[in-house]
Amino acid sequence: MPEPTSHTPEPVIVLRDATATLGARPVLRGVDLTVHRGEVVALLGANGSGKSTAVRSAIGQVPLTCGTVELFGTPLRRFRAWARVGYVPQRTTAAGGVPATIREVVSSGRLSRTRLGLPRKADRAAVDRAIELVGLADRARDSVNALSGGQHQRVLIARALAAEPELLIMDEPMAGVDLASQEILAATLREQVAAGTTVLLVLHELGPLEPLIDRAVVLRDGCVMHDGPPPKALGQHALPGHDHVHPHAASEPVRTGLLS
Ligand SMILES: Nc1ncnc2c1ncn2[C@@H]1O[C@H](COP(=O)(O)OP(=O)(O)OP(=O)(O)O)[C@@H](O)[C@H]1O
Repeated sequence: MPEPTSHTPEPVIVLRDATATLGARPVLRGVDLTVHRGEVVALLGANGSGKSTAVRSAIGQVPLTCGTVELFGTPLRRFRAWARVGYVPQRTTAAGGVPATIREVVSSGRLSRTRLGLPRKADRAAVDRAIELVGLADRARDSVNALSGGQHQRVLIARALAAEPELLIMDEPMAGVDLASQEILAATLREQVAAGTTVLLVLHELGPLEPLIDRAVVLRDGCVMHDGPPPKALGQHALPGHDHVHPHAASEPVRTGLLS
């Protein structure tokens, strides 16, 4: 685990002028996004604004037509330290119909750290800990096909955590997740953040994760329209009667015009 630092931390993700086209459609149009070590950054925006594409381009799943990506200070084309990165994709199931147990799926997330493919004691302990963190220790031997959507999501997060990543990228981790699972996920994330993990989250609304978010980047039509304190129009601040002042917020509320 990385150690929290008091001085300006180094950048873990840097997207510069990221431009991507899917089909004939420009989806990212010159996105600049930096996430520093230890930061928790929420990537927000309306449907189709390019959030998933931005995080997928950060890990090389979507090629850029222009611009650059660096992870941990290394240009993406030379980056090989994938064990340092945990990625939870959007809306997938843990098994895809394969009759695997929770433990088997979570163990697959440890492969990037397993020497010669043979799990050692430390690898087994990391897998156990990841399963425990998401509250599924008593179900470890169950088939993932028997899980609810929220439990699937917890398995996918445990799979990402099994490698003990320094950077966690999650695409809408709360989407379609029941309240009990949401609370477990928020607690899991809180623990990771306290240990110094850097987090980039795609979110539709801040919801229960709001207290953890240091900074919000809002996309609209593939462009960054806000980079700073979480917009007041999103998350719990949007609720009627909510008069809490966000600790990171500037004296003036941020007016993004989005979802407000
Ligand atoms: N494989 C693809 N081929 C063509 N267009 C695509 C493809 N994937 C995404 N798009 C389009 O790119 C745009 C951005 O998609 P993206 O998934 O990045 O948005 P998003 O902000 O994550 O949206 P959502 O909140 O709905 O998940 C959308 O208009 C989408 O329809």
